[in-house]
Amino acid sequence: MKVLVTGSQGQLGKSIERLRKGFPSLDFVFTTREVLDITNPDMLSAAFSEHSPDYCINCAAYTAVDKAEEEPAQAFSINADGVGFLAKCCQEYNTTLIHLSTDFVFDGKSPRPYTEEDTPAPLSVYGRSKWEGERIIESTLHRYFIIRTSWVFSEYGRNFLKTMLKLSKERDELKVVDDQIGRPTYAVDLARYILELIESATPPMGLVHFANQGEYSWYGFAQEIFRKAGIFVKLHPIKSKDYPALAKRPVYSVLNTAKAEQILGTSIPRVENAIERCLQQLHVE
Ligand SMILES: NC(=O)C1=CN([C@@H]2O[C@H](COP(=O)(O)OP(=O)(O)OC[C@H]3O[C@@H](n4cnc5c(N)ncnc54)[C@H](OP(=O)(O)O)[C@@H]3O)[C@@H](O)[C@H]2O)C=CC1
Ligand SMILES: Cc1cn([C@H]2C[C@H](O)[C@@H](COP(=O)(O)OP(=O)(O)O[C@H]3O[C@@H](C)C(=O)[C@@H](O)[C@H]3O)O2)c(=O)[nH]c1=O
Repeated sequence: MKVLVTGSQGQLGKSIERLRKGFPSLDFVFTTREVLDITNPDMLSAAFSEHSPDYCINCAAYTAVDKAEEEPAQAFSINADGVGFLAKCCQEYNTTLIHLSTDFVFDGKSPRPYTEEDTPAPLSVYGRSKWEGERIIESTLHRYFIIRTSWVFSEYGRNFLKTMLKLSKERDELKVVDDQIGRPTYAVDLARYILELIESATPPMGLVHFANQGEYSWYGFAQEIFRKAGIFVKLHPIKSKDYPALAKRPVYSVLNTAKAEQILGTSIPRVENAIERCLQQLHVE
């Protein structure tokens, strides 16, 4: 089974690469932006023609939520137009596309966890660009998974967990927002889920929500990170209005992951356990 991975230097791409040895039946082609820019149709055609992949995992994305407010064209170019070019190649080569999307497609007004049936209403440029990418896939392809995930952390790249560890070395006190609630997701658990989906040859099931078990505010998530890391830092809960940011974020973006668990018949690990495994990889205990 040939699997083409785009954006392989990001958190998810590197997590997939780390797990590859455990999936010997999968023949991976990992590509970086330099060799396969998804906004470049010629590069995409060449890659699909050379590899004829059975699956394409699209880890390429524009993920700078605040910066996207200032450069919406770049965000849409990657998260919507590039995804459209990729979907066309998948259609031509009969490739199953596994694409990633975000909890930020929702406005946060739901009184209960968001299911795949709920209608998006993004608050930010990033959220709108990701929703546009989803809709392009839905209107182009029959064989796809769009996996919406949230609050991704890992030992790789830039993410909230690593930012907290870094800031704790520089400051004695930190202020973190406690009025945004979501489900943190360890990129390695997400990567494993995706590879198990492919290995099990599960028929494409459209939209699926995936996140680790446990609802947190960013403040609560920070508390848990420091508790597990054995780091003492004075944490102050603050409101989003007191943490100025360009992009508006949903106050509640908890994803309901029942469908994901039902598809593979497995249960997704809890956030606390995922933090421990991530800290072990970072050698922080
Ligand atoms: N991070 C998070 O908290 C969340 C992420 N997601 C989604 O999950 C997916 C994976 O996210 P994550 O791994 O964290 O993302 P990262 O930002 O860590 O990685 C994205 C990768 O895509 C690459 N890339 C950007 N533009 C292109 C392009 N035109 N062609 C090819 N590659 C490109 C980037 O390269 P470069 O560094 O050179 O720009 C980077 O290596 C994304 O779809 C994201 O929207 C969903 C919810 C939460
Ligand atoms: C660093 C820091 C952040 N914060 C707040 C700001 C923000 O509301 C929240 C998280 O900040 P970050 O910038 O790490 O993350 P953010 O860009 O909000 O993360 C989002 O990224 C995109 C890609 C997604 O798809 C989302 O699921 C989500 O993970 O924490 C503090 O309150 N104090 C701090 O010291």
